[in-house]
Amino acid sequence: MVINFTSVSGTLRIPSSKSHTQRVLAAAMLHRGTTDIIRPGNSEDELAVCGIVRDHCDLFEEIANGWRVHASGNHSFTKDFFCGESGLAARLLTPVAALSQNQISVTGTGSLLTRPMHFFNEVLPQLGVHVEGNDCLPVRIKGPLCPADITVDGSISSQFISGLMFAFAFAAGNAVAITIKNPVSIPYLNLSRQVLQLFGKYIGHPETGSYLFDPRKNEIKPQLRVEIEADWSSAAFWICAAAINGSMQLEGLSADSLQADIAILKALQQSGTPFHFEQGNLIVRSGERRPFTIDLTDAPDLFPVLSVFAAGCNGVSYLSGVHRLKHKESDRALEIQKLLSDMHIDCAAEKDTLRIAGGKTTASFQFVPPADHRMVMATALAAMYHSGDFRLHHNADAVAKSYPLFWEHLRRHGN
Ligand SMILES: O=C(O)C1=C[C@@H](OP(=O)(O)O)[C@@H](O)[C@H](O)C1
Ligand SMILES: C=C(OP(=O)(O)O)C(=O)O
Repeated sequence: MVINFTSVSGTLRIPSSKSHTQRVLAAAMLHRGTTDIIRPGNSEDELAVCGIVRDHCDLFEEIANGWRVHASGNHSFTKDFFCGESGLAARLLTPVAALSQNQISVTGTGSLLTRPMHFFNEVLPQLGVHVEGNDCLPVRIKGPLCPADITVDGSISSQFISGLMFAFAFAAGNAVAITIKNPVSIPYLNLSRQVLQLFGKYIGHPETGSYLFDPRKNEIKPQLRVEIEADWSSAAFWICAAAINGSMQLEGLSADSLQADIAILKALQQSGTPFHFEQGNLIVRSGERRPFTIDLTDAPDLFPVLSVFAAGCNGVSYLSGVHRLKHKESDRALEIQKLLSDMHIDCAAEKDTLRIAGGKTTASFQFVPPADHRMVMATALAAMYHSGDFRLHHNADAVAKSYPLFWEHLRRHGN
């Protein structure tokens, strides 16, 4: 594929959030009642969860602008399930599937087969679940999971905790608490809590790293209509592209979203990039390109595109939280450094911080990203600095994991 653009412009409706769609689908499957899901996303990760929900709800219908899920609230997973390459699908739905007493096998494909899953081996047996597997997928479980007060390590991924939260919220029984040591990606936990609350679940949150579940305080919500938010993670590409050169009007983004990647606005502010919200749209245009310092421990998906933006800023930027990148679809810390070094940018990981001395990007470079959607999009962003045609030899299709229309949107808005 040939990529050739130096600026971006126009008005673009940002695709729906996969983190939001996947959570709402899971809750709709577990909930007793009917849920209309409006504007769900259609990335591979969302379709993976959708396939599992179709297999386990009572009735799944396509409706105008979305999906309708009818479910009886019996939580009985009866079938083995396949998560595609979605980390969230595996880590959210395995504890949920363990609510049933059936033996269920969980598997996936590609990079998901090497991502850590030892949380299940360590934690689920404490809740009465028999687990077979070697710390990675495939894993076989046999419940029923019985919620109990538990303290867990949250340092590898928040997704396991979201899975426990969903399982605890939909189980019957006494009041119980999850206490998390070293939580990371905390906004994703807040998003899980927000979705569960929408479905009537009581979840107290007295302090960071602690969630209380009390089924007696749950509300019954037989009929729900949930509009899926636009995705701040997909928007991040357009925000960085406009900050580098051009201007974009991005539709659908909520200024008070709980999504982690809204944190990109902090980098924009520091970099002297003008942006504002106007009638529900985010308007961004290129500005001073000052270097910035940001902690991405809680918003790791911003690393690839923000690193490429930092490469074009005039000075040294510091992005911390590098340890969060090791277990994604690729080792993103390594891949970002390879990309920037191919661009002749001085970049080094110092302890947990990526130090990027931006400003002098070379006009010609080559880089072959791994089959990792966020690294492919970051490479497309880097192509803005490349003079003439940049050839992407492999892995263009990887964007479908989160953003199937990415190349079509780039053809439309890249100049
Ligand atoms: O819960 C979610 O929707 C996600 C949580 C994050 O993972 P970690 O908690 O592993 O950082 C993020 O990187 C991933 O893309 C989506
Ligand atoms: C890491 C990601 O997703 P997941 O963990 O759900 O596979 C991502 O979208 O960048």
